[in-house]
Amino acid sequence: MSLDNASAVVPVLEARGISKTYRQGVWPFRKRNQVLDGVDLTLHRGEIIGLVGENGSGKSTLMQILVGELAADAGSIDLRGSLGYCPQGPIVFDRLTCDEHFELYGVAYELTREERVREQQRLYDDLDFKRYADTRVDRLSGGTLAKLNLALALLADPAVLLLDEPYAGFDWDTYLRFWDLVGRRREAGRSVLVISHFIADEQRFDRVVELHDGKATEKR
Ligand SMILES: Nc1ncnc2c1ncn2[C@@H]1O[C@H](COP(=O)(O)OP(=O)(O)OP(=O)(O)O)[C@@H](O)[C@H]1O
Repeated sequence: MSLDNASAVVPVLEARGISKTYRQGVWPFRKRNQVLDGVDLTLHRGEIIGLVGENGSGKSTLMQILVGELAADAGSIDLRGSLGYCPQGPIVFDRLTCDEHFELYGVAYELTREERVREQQRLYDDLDFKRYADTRVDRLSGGTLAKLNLALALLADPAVLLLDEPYAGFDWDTYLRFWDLVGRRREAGRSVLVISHFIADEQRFDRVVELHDGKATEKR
């Protein structure tokens, strides 16, 4: 087996039998909504996977479970390496600037100042938003806020990157920059799981996993 083939089969994230039921109300009016019913998902090194499914099929729920934000009712998750997460709603502080966010996240990720500044400059260039470095987050447009959200998830160069609809609000140029960036991550052996609603994106993924009736199936 060549090195490339060997690395391609190394799982970096393995989720097995993930189940989740949301419960609302109190007896006798209690409602149950089983969203995930034994979902299996494996992400290999250097693989870009699209997670698709109709509205309400459980994509965000699964991603929140994978990052540990939400507890599953059953199942196991095995993660090898670091994890980056870009949620649908950015986790930012209104009064801080973009630069200040990078500084804060750099400390949280335990990067040295040099490492953080190098990555920060690269991400400003890759996503083309350096001119907003000193702008407070509550004064950014929705698209620029989405760029910052994505950049913060990438700052520590995670082995596995989970993105919940990252390009809602991106203009065409940014959308293409996003896919360039994802392509470079694939080449570097990093893995990305992207929740997507765009049929047109499906050929950009190595594999597409569809959630339906609580189960995950491979689309092609
Ligand atoms: N905190 C919650 N409490 C109760 N029910 C919830 C909660 N979060 C999500 N749900 C329900 O779980 C189901 C799956 O929601 P989820 O957001 O995971 O779907 P999705 O596939 O990401 O949807 P979309 O494509 O619309 O973003 C929906 O029926 C939703 O109403």
